[in-house]
Amino acid sequence: MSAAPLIELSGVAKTYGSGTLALTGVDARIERGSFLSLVGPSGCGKSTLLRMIAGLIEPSSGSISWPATGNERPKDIGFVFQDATLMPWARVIDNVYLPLKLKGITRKDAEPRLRDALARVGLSDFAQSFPRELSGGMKMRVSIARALVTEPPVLLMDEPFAALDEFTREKLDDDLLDLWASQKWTVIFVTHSVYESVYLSERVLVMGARPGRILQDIAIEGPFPRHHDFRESADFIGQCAKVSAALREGANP
Ligand SMILES: Nc1ncnc2c1ncn2[C@@H]1O[C@H](COP(=O)(O)OP(=O)(O)OP(=O)(O)O)[C@@H](O)[C@H]1O
Repeated sequence: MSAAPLIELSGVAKTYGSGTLALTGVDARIERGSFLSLVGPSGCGKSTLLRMIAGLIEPSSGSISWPATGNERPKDIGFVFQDATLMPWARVIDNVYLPLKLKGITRKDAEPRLRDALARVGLSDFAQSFPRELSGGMKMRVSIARALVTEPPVLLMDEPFAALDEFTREKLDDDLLDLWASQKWTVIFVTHSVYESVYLSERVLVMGARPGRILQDIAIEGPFPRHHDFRESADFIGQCAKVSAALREGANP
């Protein structure tokens, strides 16, 4: 028998107060330590699903359970948004300190963890910089450092690299895969890029619109660590075509 999944979604639906039915009938099992992407047309409920997994909003019906942890949602869930959402008046290291500060940990006690988080995203030399002094990719690295400083077992990422140029995005994708391998996170990654979803993931859930639901659950073949040669392989292109076809099918059922 397979191990209990970390997260189990059963018949999850969400209707907002405005009456919008954002999602319906979502079932999925997400294994501990896996890397899963969600792709789907704008408005199909990807962010809604992430926010429900994070516990920020509740499903209107159905359930989200955590079978592998005695049904306890982990206290620390990392969340990274498309916008780095840094405090402009605070130095990089103080931005990364925020989640620990909110937990009541003193700056002095937090210092080694802050240094470690910055080192893991390659920003040790920029601890004293202000966000305005950083490029878009560096700001996103700060945002990732802030998400990982509490050592969350689960990292939810909502189109984190969408605003970046392709070169920076590919570099951050590679860095994210390295971090995933070393941190043993469970990652749920929302993206509009079929290429990015296939490159990063073990599984891609393809969603359809109106109301949002999961149309296909596609396993991505390809050994880790993945590098640039995977991006150029026929195998990669073939799997991107499969995800694209599933998206098209959802748009024109
Ligand atoms: N707080 C809210 N109140 C009312 N409706 C909302 C709210 N948040 C989202 N919605 C609606 O729910 C649906 C799903 O939105 P959601 O942001 O989850 O989609 P998405 O797939 O993440 O979209 P995108 O790819 O454009 O970011 C949309 O119709 C949206 O307008």
